[in-house]
Amino acid sequence: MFRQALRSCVRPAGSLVSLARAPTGLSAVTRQNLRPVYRSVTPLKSIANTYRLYSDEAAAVQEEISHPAPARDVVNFKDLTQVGVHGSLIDAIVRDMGYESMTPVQSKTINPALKGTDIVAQAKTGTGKTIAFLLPMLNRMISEDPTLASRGASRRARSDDIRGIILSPTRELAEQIAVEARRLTRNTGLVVQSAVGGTNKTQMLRQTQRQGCHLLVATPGRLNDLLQDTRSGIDAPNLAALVLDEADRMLDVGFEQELNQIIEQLPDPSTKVRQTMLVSATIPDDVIRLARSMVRADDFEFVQTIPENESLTHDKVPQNVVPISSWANVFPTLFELLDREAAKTAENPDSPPFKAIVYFNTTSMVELAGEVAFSRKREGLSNVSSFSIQSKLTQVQRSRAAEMFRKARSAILLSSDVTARGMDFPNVTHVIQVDVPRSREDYIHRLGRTGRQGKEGEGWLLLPPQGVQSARRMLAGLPIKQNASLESAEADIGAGDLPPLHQQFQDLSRRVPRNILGSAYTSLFGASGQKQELARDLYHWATRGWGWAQPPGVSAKWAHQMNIPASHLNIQDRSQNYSRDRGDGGDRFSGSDQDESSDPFEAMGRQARSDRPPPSRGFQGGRGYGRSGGHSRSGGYGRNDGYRRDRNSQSSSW
Ligand SMILES: Nc1ncnc2c1ncn2[C@@H]1O[C@H](COP(=O)(O)OP(=O)(O)OP(=O)(O)O)[C@@H](O)[C@H]1O
Repeated sequence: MFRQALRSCVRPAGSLVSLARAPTGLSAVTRQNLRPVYRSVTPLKSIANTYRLYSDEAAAVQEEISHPAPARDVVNFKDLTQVGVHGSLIDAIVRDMGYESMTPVQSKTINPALKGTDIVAQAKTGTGKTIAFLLPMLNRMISEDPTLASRGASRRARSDDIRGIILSPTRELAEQIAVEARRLTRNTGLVVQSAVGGTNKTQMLRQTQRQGCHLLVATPGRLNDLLQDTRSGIDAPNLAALVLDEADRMLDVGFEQELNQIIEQLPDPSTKVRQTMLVSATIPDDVIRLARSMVRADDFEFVQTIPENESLTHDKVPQNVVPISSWANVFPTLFELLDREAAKTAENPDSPPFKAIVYFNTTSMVELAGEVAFSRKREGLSNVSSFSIQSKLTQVQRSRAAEMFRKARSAILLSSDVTARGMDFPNVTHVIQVDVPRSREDYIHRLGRTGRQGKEGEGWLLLPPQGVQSARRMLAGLPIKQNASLESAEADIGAGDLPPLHQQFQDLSRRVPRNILGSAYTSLFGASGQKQELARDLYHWATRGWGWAQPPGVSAKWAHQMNIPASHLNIQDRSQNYSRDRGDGGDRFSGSDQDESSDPFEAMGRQARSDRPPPSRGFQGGRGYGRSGGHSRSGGYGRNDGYRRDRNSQSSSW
């Protein structure tokens, strides 16, 4: 078993690496709160126990004798009383939320986590990871200070005695986790607060100072800011547990540095033992680097719920790819798909109402799509309401849109990647991704907004020509099938009248402010590796698709910086200030891990499911997509550059 590999590890708990700050000594308050939360003592914990048992060692052993751990993992929430979980937490789940049995990731995580073990957990999207980390974390907080279980504790809560911290990469997810945590703690005295960027810091601080805080759910930037601000009154000297949800996303540029700074400001783990849990549906290699620095090498468990050779996506969710011959066809294809699928569900009384999320790579594209979708509904061209979420909106607008989409029976959400991780919008039937996602992980998480809790759903990837090759490479091995059912995808609008949906887009785009179209146009160049072909195709889109005489003006300096040849651009002396839009994704660190045979994290690396095909595998011949447009487009069509079939034999070539 993997944990056995850890026995040989001699690195003491909490002494890990650069992130930990120098020991400061054990305060009286800290000592008082050091009560072990586990019920069984295994030989594995040899080193960790020296930190963990402290003066309560004898009591812990006594406790173990009087509460022998059950031979098998607990799988029903109500049975958690047997392993010492506080009744009020169990009541909240069983009575208030109505959940009886645990999902696999819950039972595999909750059982070891209740013993205090650090956790790195991988499970597919929508399988209940939130409760998997919340429940043991809250129980640990109560076990360390049983007074928190009584409602009166909320009156004594302070902002400088936070016992649990959850970090989330996005604001929406942090708010969602805080809501879930409040549902779980409603019968206790635990006070939950959230701290996210884009909201009024002073107001948040006032509320937290007034109401106190035991569990803080935060985005890394805002938490770092609060901890560094000596006047914030936010502190966590008795921190019992730290969770990183969507752990792999924390490695994005900016987050990692903030994370390091946050860890430096938390109590030294050698003086106040804390439990750390890292959770995600995707564990790319660089998460092992994060785990190495965050979890106790001698006391952690890697919870893997995805069998080897199984795709990280849900089998019940068919995945379709639609190669599109030009950007000029993208919106008409999207309209065709949305209209067709909405009509299908409306005709079938047995199918759930149509509820779709459409992902774009840049905020400007979401903005454009939002304008167009709004006009479509207003003009009576679609009867489905739409909402937009992207980072140019205020946090209040974003939260309101998320809430309205959450509550809607049938609706379309146009979104950037800010909702791709962790968001639990109920009953999403379709996830549509426009253009190549930034990474395979992003594709998987976006797709994971549908097919949650075993429900059905479907995924669609609309690929403009410049993206086909890189998507084939990025998504190889996933069970994606080419779908040729959308006529607009291959429409030739070189000359003559436009097909109806193309004409509709042109009419609607005339109502869109020119700067929005301009920003969308320039934003597409950000990630593309085929800028010359893209410029040519976007020229066609702007002139034929929008009906403009020329594409939006750009400065020569911008074209030079972006490395785009001037042909097919509308170079103007003075920049019209269409700034480059990077969207919400950002780049990723690609740091590699050391290769040590005695490294306990190496085994985690082997067990983490990346579902990528072996690197040695070459292209084995993809299907060509015949040229249909009268305009030029990128190369790549008809080349033998696609994986023939996936590693798991589930998909046909595309
Ligand atoms: N034991 C359970 N039984 C039934 N439903 C559950 C159970 N646990 C959680 N759920 C519900 O399942 C849904 C998905 O849970 P959750 O959002 O925690 O998934 P997740 O694995 O974190 O997803 P993601 O990978 O997208 O972050 C939520 O609506 C949650 O309330």
